[in-house]
Amino acid sequence: MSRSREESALISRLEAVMGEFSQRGAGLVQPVRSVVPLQKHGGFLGLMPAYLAHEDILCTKMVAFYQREQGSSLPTTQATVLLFDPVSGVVSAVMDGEVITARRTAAVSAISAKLLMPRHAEILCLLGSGHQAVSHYEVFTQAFTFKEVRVWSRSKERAEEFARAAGGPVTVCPSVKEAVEGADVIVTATNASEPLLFGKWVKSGAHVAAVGACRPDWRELDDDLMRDAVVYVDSREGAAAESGDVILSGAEVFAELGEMINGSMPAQRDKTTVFKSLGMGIQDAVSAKLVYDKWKSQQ
Ligand SMILES: NC(=O)C1=CN([C@@H]2O[C@H](COP(=O)(O)OP(=O)(O)OC[C@H]3O[C@@H](n4cnc5c(N)ncnc54)[C@H](O)[C@@H]3O)[C@@H](O)[C@H]2O)C=CC1
Ligand SMILES: O=C([O-])C1=[NH+]CCC1
Repeated sequence: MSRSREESALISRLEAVMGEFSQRGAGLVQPVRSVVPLQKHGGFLGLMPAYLAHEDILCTKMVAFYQREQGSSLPTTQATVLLFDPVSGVVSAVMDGEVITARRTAAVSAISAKLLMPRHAEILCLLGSGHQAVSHYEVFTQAFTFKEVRVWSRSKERAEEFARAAGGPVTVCPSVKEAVEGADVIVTATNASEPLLFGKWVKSGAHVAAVGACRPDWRELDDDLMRDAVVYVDSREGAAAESGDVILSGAEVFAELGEMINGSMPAQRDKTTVFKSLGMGIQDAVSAKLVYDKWKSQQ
């Protein structure tokens, strides 16, 4: 299967499961991520189990994420995914979760952009130049056509490396402000714990896919942006427990991504929108199953 067909298959599986999740039916079990703080080391270990009864997928991901010192060579996010045979409880596969995490997160953001970005979006802006920025670049430029792609990173060298490695032209911007001004779609994929994207810089009607700041006291977006935008989340319970951008701004969550997908809430494409992504076990479960089924078919 070609990369773009794999990406489309992943996107349609994610759309289906997110839509189903937002109906809160009995066929889908996914508690809010439980997180063990590793205060001594500036890190967290998250446990993300999920059971999808219709497809009989039982899965859990364990993800460790850290706020590293600038210049550290250690990865900030590491994950392992376990798939089980739900009949017996036997583990059927242990998978590295890095690629799964990177690609499913970008694919979910692309679903939000498909529904919420301005109709004739021309400029994509990426804040951050790490793993998520790379996967978002790849998925977004495959799924949509932009006239310009911009990147900002707190390390100019890293941003330049990112631009060199990208499969097409990317403009390196010297500041967040210059990167985001006039952008139609903005992806925030940083390890910041203080706001770096300010509403006053964001074009009216733009769509922001906010991927970082996955702790209740971490921020990427300022209060103005959170309060002025229509806010969508992957899970209301997850956002209420884990999103500093939602909790500390006091912003109202308008809808879940899945509610837009299943038609129970509208996509307010003409307004400035934020999709606050935190990541969900069901996303890992359907992604891991796609990988496993492909591997099985090749045995
Ligand atoms: N929503 C979701 O489903 C997921 C979210 N994440 C989150 O996405 C974010 C990015 O993850 P990765 O790309 O894997 O990390 P990474 O370490 O590969 O890249 C992080 C980027 O953030 C930048 N950065 C670090 N501290 C910063 C600061 N204080 N201000 C501005 N920029 C800063 C780095 O220079 C780098 O460009 C993390 O917060 C991670 O926890 C990760 C996986 C899934
Ligand atoms: O969903 C995920 O894997 C993560 N969300 C925040 C850090 C890792």
